[in-house]
Amino acid sequence: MKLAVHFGAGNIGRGFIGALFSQSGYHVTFVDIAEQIIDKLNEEKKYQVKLATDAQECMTIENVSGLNNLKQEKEVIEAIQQATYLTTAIGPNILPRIAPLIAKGLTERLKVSNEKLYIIACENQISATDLLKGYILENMDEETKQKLQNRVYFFNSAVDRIVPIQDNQGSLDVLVEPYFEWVVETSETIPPIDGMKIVANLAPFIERKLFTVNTGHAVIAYLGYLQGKETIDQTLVDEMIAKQVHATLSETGAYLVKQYNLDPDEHQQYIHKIMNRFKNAYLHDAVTRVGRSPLRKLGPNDRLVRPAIEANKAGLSYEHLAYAIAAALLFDDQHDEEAIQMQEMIKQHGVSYVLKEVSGLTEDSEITQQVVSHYNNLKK
Ligand SMILES: NC(=O)c1ccc[n+]([C@@H]2O[C@H](COP(=O)([O-])OP(=O)(O)OC[C@H]3O[C@@H](n4cnc5c(N)ncnc54)[C@H](O)[C@@H]3O)[C@@H](O)[C@H]2O)c1
Ligand SMILES: O=P(O)(O)OC[C@@H](O)[C@@H](O)[C@H](O)[C@H](O)CO
Repeated sequence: MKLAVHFGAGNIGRGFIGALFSQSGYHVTFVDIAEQIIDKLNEEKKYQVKLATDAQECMTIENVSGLNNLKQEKEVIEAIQQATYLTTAIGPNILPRIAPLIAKGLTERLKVSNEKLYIIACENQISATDLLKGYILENMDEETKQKLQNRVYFFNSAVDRIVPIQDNQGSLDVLVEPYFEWVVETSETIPPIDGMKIVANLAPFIERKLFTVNTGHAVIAYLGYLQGKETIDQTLVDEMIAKQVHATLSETGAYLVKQYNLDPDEHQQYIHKIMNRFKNAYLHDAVTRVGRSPLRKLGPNDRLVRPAIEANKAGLSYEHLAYAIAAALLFDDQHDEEAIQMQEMIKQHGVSYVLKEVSGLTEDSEITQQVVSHYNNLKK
């Protein structure tokens, strides 16, 4: 049986990527630091993926096991030696932390094997696999780097499936929305995985996804949080917020349609479909999950700032994006380390400073000025 090594046995790991590998006939070795999940995977050797629908259809995911990367380094290296695919879904900020171990695994593998290995980071970040590759290379000697060509391949990808935080007393089962899309950029012929879509150019796919699904999600999360709402679907019931989401997606849509020559009607349908996905009440998706890590989400290439910068450059409207950025700056969830850090930065140095340091926006930029004005109004 072929092997997929997947870093991150969390929601997307178990509920999406790991599940597709298992359903495509792979054994999936999950690598994670969460001891309880790893132990359970090894005890139970299977789990259920449940769809967030009326019927709550279930799929049993088998041929799974787990390794703890903090305690089982040798076993992880051995698994990397055997694998056909190595994937991640751990969060973009964690990629540098797992890179040294992946580099060790690749170094050992390349001493003994000519088999091809495909590495794909499944994170909400543009060029996440390129970033991971960079971190891996920083941890690899020159001799090994020379051996990578035609043996280890790095493909960027876009992943789309809403998987909320699971409220199931430590069970491995995962509730997921029925919709999913996994787009991988390559011109190679690679071992088929059911549900994986191959494209030659990922840019329109990842930007359309990140600047529609994730931008819309972020607007709902930050405005919902400010109004004391708990979940995404509950927030969207508010008509003012629903209008704000639509208006923001019209701004990102205008950029996407122009940039990638998309059909405007098809893009409207795409937005409509996504709004319906957000309304799924079975997901109970917390605004704090969707708004998590605001410093990452306010990054220059992320879902709010990048489309605002692109719209500004193209002479398009970005007023609602500026409003959403202002709302993000007010996110102060005390369970979120980045939110705490962001509020401390704002307290010490002000909003413009954060926009400069975190988002790469100069203090005198038009976007900064709009954001600051919205921020001051929202704070009232
Ligand atoms: N949940 C979604 O709806 C969704 C959808 C598409 C993409 N994503 C992306 O997938 C990635 C994972 O998101 P998630 O929602 O599954 O998060 P999650 O928190 O459920 O899962 C992350 C897992 O990574 C593990 N982890 C953390 N640090 C680690 C380390 N140093 N070594 C090994 N494992 C470590 C955690 O223990 C956890 O099990 C993120 O980049 C996210 O943006 C999420
Ligand atoms: O995972 P994040 O923190 O980048 O973003 C939060 C959500 O918007 C995200 O997880 C979506 O649910 C997902 O991207 C849908 O495909």
